[in-house]
Amino acid sequence: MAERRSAVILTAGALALLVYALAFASPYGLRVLTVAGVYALAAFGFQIVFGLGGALSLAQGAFFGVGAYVTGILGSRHGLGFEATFPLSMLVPFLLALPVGLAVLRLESHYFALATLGIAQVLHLLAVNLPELTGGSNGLAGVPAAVLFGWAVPRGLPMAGLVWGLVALGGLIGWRLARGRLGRSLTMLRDDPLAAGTLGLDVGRLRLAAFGISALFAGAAGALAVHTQRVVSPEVLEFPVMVSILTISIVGGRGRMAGAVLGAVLLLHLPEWFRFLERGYLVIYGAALLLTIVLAPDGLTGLLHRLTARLYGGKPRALVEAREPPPPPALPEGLAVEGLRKYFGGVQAVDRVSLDLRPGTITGLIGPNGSGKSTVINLLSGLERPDAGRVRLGGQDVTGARADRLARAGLARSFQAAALPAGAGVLEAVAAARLAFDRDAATAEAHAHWALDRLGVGELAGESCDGLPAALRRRVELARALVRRPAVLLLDEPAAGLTDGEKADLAALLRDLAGEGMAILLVEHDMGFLLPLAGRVLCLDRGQLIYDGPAGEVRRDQAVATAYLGRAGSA
Ligand SMILES: Nc1ncnc2c1ncn2[C@@H]1O[C@H](COP(=O)(O)OP(=O)(O)OP(=O)(O)O)[C@@H](O)[C@H]1O
Repeated sequence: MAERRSAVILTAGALALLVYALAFASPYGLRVLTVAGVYALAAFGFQIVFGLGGALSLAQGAFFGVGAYVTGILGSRHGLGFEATFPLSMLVPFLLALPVGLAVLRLESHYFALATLGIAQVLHLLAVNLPELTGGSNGLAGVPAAVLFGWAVPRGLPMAGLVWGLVALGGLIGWRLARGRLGRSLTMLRDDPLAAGTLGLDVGRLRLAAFGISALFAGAAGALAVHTQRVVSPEVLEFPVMVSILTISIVGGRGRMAGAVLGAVLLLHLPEWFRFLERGYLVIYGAALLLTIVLAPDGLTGLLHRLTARLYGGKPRALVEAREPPPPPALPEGLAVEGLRKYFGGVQAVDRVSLDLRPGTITGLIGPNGSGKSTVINLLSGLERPDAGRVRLGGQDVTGARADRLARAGLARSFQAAALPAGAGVLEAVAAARLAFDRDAATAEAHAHWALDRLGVGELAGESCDGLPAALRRRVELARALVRRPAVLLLDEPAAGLTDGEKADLAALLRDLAGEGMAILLVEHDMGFLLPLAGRVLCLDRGQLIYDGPAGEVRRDQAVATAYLGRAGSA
């Protein structure tokens, strides 16, 4: 339904462009349209790295410039044809993106943006200062037309046709990437990088893939820009190119390929439409952009999407049948840690903690606020690296392993505040947890239905995560953990905010899961919930284990009473 709607809107848009190009556009108008296509192509890549992946790469303009120079140099100096220069214009920025990405992608967002901006500056300096290669500040003139099957594509309608044909192809590829595993994983990463790792996604590899793909698109756009202008100069490496791509993405709608096209067409045509205002046009142009950003924060295509969804109703429940995911990996030895330590500056958050979680058991972890419970879960799930100690999962040493590796090996966790991506649908959020395991989105969704049904919230599949009451959010988060069929499950205060009835349901579910062989660790403050459920309880105080024994005896322990239970009142 939503797809048919988008297809109708896209076809109408494409037809309007075609009619305009064939019947109304002047030679100058065709040129503007061609440049708009070039920018749309560059923006496709940016939609993937920034729109979906959330990495503000300011290198997109630089990759565009590199693609332009590759075509310019090889075309004008070495007489190579389009069939060689076009793929090379994509390949060179891609090959540049890989080492650069490895070096800068681990930086925090604003440092990453600055580092990528630096790349553009360095390349600009090189373009100006290597005149033998690049023609220096004057650039290179006399770049030949693109030659396709022996035909030199002239400017005007043929060049516009070539560019827009490639825009259609690029848009289709980008759209498929965005809707597939890569796009969904990147969105997950953008919305919640911490949770993405714990769901088994290799954050570094994903970011690098997105950065590389963005460079491919930018290089293709750069090559076409040069065939349109027939010259290449350091201007292609200057900041305005990057600002245009960024504006196109934001105005058109982050992460949407249609947004890149709409944004590019508008951005290139707005100055033309307001040109009659002479000098005042810049003010109007700026105001129009500002207004769009304020009134449609998710871009014009986002706005269009919301409006049509409201007119024609929301998402229907997907027609995918629920399907049970493959069983958990057999980890007969469960999870065992020895002498775990973690310091934060001078604070000893976890001090020589040893524990083991056997298959089929529920273990409680209690202790006063700040005693180190969450840090233990973070260490076990790979979000923190221990300063000392050993962690073994299923008999394998996994000390210091990253969260995504542990997740793929059979470990799942929940967070104190249920971490669900804002704006995502429930089914989508749960299916995201299978992205690292299933080959396609439909299988992931079938498994997500199974997990939601198992938690008794199958009817939520078509809902949005936003606005769900706390208890339902917790269930959806639990479905997200369960859908991976973990062998070890770490839950951080899963009963917080639940009613007595909901707690009883949760307890029954956890008993079932343990009965099926899962090893469960429960961090809880609610003793009425925890003690009847857990076989064994561990109590932390200032990072040290002060109790490790049967749940039934913890209330009688003097050290626990002094440190925690004595103060815990009704607990
Ligand atoms: N990232 C961090 N940087 C610095 N100190 C930290 C960090 N994380 C935890 N700590 C400190 O480590 C100690 C243990 O914190 P932790 O959150 O593990 O306790 P907790 O038992 O889970 O508490 P609560 O019951 O309130 O969730 C606290 O003193 C806390 O301030």
